[in-house]
Amino acid sequence: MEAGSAVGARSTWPPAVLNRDRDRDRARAPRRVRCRAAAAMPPSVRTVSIPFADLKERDRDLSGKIEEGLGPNGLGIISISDVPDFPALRRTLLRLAPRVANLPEDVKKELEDPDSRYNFGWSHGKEKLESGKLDTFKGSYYANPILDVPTTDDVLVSRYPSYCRPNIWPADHLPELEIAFKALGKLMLEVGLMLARHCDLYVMQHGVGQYDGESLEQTISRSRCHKGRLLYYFPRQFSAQKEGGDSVSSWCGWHTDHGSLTGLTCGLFMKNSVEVPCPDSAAGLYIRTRDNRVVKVTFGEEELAYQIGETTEILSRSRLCATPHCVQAPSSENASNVERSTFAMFMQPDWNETLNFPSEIPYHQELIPPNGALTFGEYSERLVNKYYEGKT
Ligand SMILES: O=C(O)CCC(=O)C(=O)O
Ligand SMILES: [Fe+2]
Repeated sequence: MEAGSAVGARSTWPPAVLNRDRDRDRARAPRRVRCRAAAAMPPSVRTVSIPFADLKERDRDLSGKIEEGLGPNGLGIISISDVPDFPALRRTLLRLAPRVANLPEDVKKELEDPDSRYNFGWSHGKEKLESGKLDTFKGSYYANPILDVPTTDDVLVSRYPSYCRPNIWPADHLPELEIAFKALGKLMLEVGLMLARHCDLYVMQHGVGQYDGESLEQTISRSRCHKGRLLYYFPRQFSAQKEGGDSVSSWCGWHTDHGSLTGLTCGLFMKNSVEVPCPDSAAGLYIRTRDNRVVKVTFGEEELAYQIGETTEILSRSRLCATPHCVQAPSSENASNVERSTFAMFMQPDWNETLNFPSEIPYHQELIPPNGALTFGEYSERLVNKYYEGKT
């Protein structure tokens, strides 16, 4: 898919079935766009960044930065600098991604969980791309870094398998994965809660009354269904599919995260097991802006980024906005054998959380009952039906 063209119709993340591409008019261009010299180079934008020392002050006024990064004219992503312990935890986990992907096939098979629609454990080639073909470009390892067993209630487990089934860990083959995954996931939740507090302050300052019941901070802290995703992007020449190789979404298709808030690390590139700098300045994360342009978004490898999910956009009455995004693979000559690893922490409401939807919402209006109240679990089920079975 070409940069700037309409996004397609499919999605990638959790539940894998729930992200949805959207193409929407946006009001204004993001600030601080730096145009690169060569015409082929995409415009590149740095995320708005908040130092951790400021973020952890609960009552500090960060509304200017929240608005610039996450408000109606922002990119829907913000980064936090100087988070203690983050760089080491990131590197330790991301280096394990190729090791998971290179486990013997029979071991990886045992780490799959079809009953959760591959939303726990190893998942490769199970999601569909914009083209409708199965995604073989990346592999994912999914787990809840906070709770190994979110519930023991069998009714809930069969009703919401993508949230409620237990974690799977490669205890015999890669025991360090569980430790590193949980450590980074917990840190990303803690810092995410701090950011959520400032998002709540901003939304309330901007006139959304009765917001307490839908406080992002409280919703996230009550939830039992957060999900970590360790992503491994295969070197492109090893992918079964060659088509779409040069498009902006050549590594990860266009989608908008569905939940509340997504923590994201800067991708780590490796070649023959050695960490390398990104081999192609065009490779990496792209976002569709409010005014319908596609820009490359960058943040430092020591920074922890957060993206707004669609559920937060709806509940905040669009004071906070989610944006469609995708990942481009490197395409230059020296990019052969280059692989990319990253980690996303999807924070979302509990399956049991009642969401009070506004009477007017930008998407999925048809799923909401007349009184506007629905649990997140029920809402997710309706989304799955909408996308997969055409039912509402
Ligand atoms: O790989 C990345 O940088 C982004 C991944 C992503 O957007 C997702 O998993 O939802
Ligand atoms: Fe995403």
